[in-house]
Amino acid sequence: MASIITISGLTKSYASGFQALKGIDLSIEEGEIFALLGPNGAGKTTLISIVCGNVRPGGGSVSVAGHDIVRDYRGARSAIGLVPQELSTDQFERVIDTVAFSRGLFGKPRNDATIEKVLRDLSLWDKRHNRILELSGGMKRRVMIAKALSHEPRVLFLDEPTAGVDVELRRDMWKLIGELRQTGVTIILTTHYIEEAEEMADRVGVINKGELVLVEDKDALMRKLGKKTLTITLSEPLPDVPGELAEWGVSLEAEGNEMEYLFDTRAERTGVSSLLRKLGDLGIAYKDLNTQQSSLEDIFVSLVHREQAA
Ligand SMILES: Nc1ncnc2c1ncn2[C@@H]1O[C@H](COP(=O)(O)OP(=O)(O)OP(=O)(O)O)[C@@H](O)[C@H]1O
Repeated sequence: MASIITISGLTKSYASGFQALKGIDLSIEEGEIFALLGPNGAGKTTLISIVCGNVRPGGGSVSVAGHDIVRDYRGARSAIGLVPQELSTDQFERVIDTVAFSRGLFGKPRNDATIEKVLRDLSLWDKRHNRILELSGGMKRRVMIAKALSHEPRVLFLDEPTAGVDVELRRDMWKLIGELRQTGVTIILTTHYIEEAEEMADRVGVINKGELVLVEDKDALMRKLGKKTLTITLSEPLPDVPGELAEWGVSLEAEGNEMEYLFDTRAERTGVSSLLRKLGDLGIAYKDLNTQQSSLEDIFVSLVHREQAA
């Protein structure tokens, strides 16, 4: 696949002297959904703002759809749609007008068919004559996306698309973003919600203290770094974990009916077979075994902790 964004050796220090980005190299493939994860203050907004031309880069270079963001700012910017975290639109304006106006800001000629398509894709067509303030929170977010798509960008940035929204709306947004991808637009989203990356992203980047500590295909990441939980359903409940099992660090769940063991799938010895042997030796019978992959959340937490410890 061809890359649509190329970031090389990007650094950024703010006037305070604070180094927010410390040499970022990243290539975004056309058509993918890329999730940028990181704790507060990691540098996500700084990175996005530089790519979108809202913050000046320090060193390094960035090109978007073949346009250098400094030398050919207009070319780069017109390839990008940015959905900011905050709603930033005139509440009294009508949906169709605000979206059509956004297109005009990019110097694109009026195109009613495009605006209609964008509004239909976002299920806003029926609301096109409503004023923004008459819309629900979810619809308002859709309007922000429609504005960002009005000039037919090839890349869509979503900054924390579901920050502070309820679970139902979050699911709605995920579905919508999945549908947008079908239109061929490349999507980059920042999020604090690991679940969001896990649900939607093709690739995940983790940024911490201005450095990209990891960029990986999501599925591979989960396989490679993932841990699994082995749940052993016991034939008889146990009151306590027998001392002989201390080295496995197992725990009892479901009122002593289940034993859980967390193991590293990458380890040469996972400890699973020795644990099962030990259970046999101790005369602890079980009736079922089940393993479950741990989530990206666990991976993320252990990565960031590892970085902090280093
Ligand atoms: N204009 C500025 N001047 C000085 N420091 C800044 C400025 N903007 C951001 N920073 C600092 O740079 C660091 C990265 O901030 P940034 O907003 O990029 O992080 P983030 O990963 O987006 O965080 P969050 O998830 O909280 O939005 C932070 O320590 C922040 O305080």
